[in-house]
Amino acid sequence: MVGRSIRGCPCSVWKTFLLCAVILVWSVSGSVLVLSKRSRGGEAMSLPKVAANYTPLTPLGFLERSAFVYGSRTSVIYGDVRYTWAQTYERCRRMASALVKRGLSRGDIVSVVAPNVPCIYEAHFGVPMAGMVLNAINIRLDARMTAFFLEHSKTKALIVDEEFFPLIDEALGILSSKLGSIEMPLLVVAEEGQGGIDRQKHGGFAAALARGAIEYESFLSEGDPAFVWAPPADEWDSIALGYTSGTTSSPKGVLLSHRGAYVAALSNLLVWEVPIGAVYLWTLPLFHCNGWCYSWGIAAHAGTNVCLRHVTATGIYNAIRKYGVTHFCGAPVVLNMLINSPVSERAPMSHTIHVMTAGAAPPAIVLSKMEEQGFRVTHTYGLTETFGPSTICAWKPEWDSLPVADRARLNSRQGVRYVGLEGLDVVDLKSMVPVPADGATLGEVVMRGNMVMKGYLNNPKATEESFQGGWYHSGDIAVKHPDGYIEIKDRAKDIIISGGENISSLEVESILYRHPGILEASVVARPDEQWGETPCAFITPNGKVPITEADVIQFCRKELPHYMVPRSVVFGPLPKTATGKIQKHVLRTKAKALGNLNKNPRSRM
Ligand SMILES: Nc1ncnc2c1ncn2[C@@H]1O[C@H](COP(=O)(O)OP(=O)(O)OP(=O)(O)O)[C@@H](O)[C@H]1O
Repeated sequence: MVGRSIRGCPCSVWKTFLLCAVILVWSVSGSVLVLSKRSRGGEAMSLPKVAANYTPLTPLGFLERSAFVYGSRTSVIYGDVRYTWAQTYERCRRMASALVKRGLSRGDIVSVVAPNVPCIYEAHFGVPMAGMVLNAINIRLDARMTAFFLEHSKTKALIVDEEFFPLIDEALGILSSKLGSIEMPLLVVAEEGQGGIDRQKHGGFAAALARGAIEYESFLSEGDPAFVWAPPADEWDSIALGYTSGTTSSPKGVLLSHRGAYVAALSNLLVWEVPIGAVYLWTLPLFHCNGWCYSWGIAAHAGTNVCLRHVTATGIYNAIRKYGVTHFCGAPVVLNMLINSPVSERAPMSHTIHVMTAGAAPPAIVLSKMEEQGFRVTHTYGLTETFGPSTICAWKPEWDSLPVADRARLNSRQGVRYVGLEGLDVVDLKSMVPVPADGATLGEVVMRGNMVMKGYLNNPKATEESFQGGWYHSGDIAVKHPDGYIEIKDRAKDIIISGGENISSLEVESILYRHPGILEASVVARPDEQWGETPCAFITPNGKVPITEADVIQFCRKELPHYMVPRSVVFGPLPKTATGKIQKHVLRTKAKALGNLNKNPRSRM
């Protein structure tokens, strides 16, 4: 029937033709649509970002929320000074507003030179709330280096604690004599106010005012307490600039994004299980990597920031007693200071005190002594370039039942990636192939993801080099254990190569720390005609047990293969960076100055 009607009627032919054409067009356009949807990931993936569902990530909103939800809780304590979260929010908005009123613009760098006191905490919010970039400068640098940072960062405003104004004055003097004349940054000076410094000796406050600085509280009062701040236009905008410690080379200016700071701050709370309302003691300098992003993190959980101008064992134990501190961070040098403090000074541990350590490798013995004292130590590892800690030695419940020394040994490893870091590996230095998880093969630690810096300020070469092959290169040498945990063996520059064998200076140091007469130890390479290099130990005795070079060598011989035993020992204080890291490059220079060591070349074997 159908066939006959088609043959018998030309109209039907046309109809059929048209029908076929429609079907063809429909199916082709359909497939195009399907293809294009597939290439975009389908309907489920193609919905756009709109104002209702997308705002640039920034940690600044943590403060606004805590002021709203926990407005009357204590946010900051410094001596007699106490603020609530509502007050801190207001003070930070005032700061942002005052900076804008003084003519600074979006993207300008505002530097802060202060120990852990309220003004530097407030600057972590106030400066970026004005769309500006915070540069917290290390207070232990000399005037020459400080001048370099001010010039390199093109600082437009400088908030300085009165104790450090003499340093700034000198730094600005260096700049103006170097450059002829300089456009003076806006100077704001914060008064100490708590009797924590000898004002006669420092005289910084009066000198700063005489130089035209405005007093910090007056500066805040210029600002609008209801200033309407806006989140960054783009989460990739910079929130902070931070210079590396300069442990191995000249410091580089690391730029950090709002997005990364948000991810790092929340990751920190998660991995360390920081509860709402934690009492956080500022032992870690806020100028060091923005206090590992706890500056912003503590605001997210409306904790209390206890400020500490001078970090001493007495200061820490007093704060524990007085404020019920629950958490603090510190480099191993701070832990060492605590375990070596007189027993009479120590605070009774009525609750668990959580300590996060990073910045250098904590010797296992230090970890076990901290544990014996009742501290719960979480070991993390990271760099200024990764917003501070970005790996954690994640604790396993099955380790609980192990002897204390085994627990400390496991915990002294640098561990696994943070929840906010997308990639972590140890790779061969040349081929970039991941090393086997055998706990022995050395490679470089590489990282990637949202907790990696934007790059170095005005240093495209260093930025490019550090991001080679799609990974951030840490310059740290490590092994990967069968359980996937990484363990740092040395910095690439610190490894000692003796007779073709790699010696991890950290391994030798961890043995030295077990000696009852040693307070601190650091091991570097000393030139040696026969072996190329041999280990040279620099030691600070603790004064409890007499100790000689022969004792040290003898002690190490019992614990280490002979080629790893220090051939020379030097006693004295160790040079450190502001963050308490031992400056091995200074020790290497000293070891080099000792000359070639080759008294008895075969004796080590
Ligand atoms: N838990 C840790 N164990 C061992 N080393 C650590 C640990 N945490 C940090 N480090 C060391 O600290 C380095 C990062 O330090 P930071 O970013 O403060 O500047 P710096 O590296 O000391 O200075 P510079 O890069 O100028 O030499 C790491 O590369 C690593 O060598």
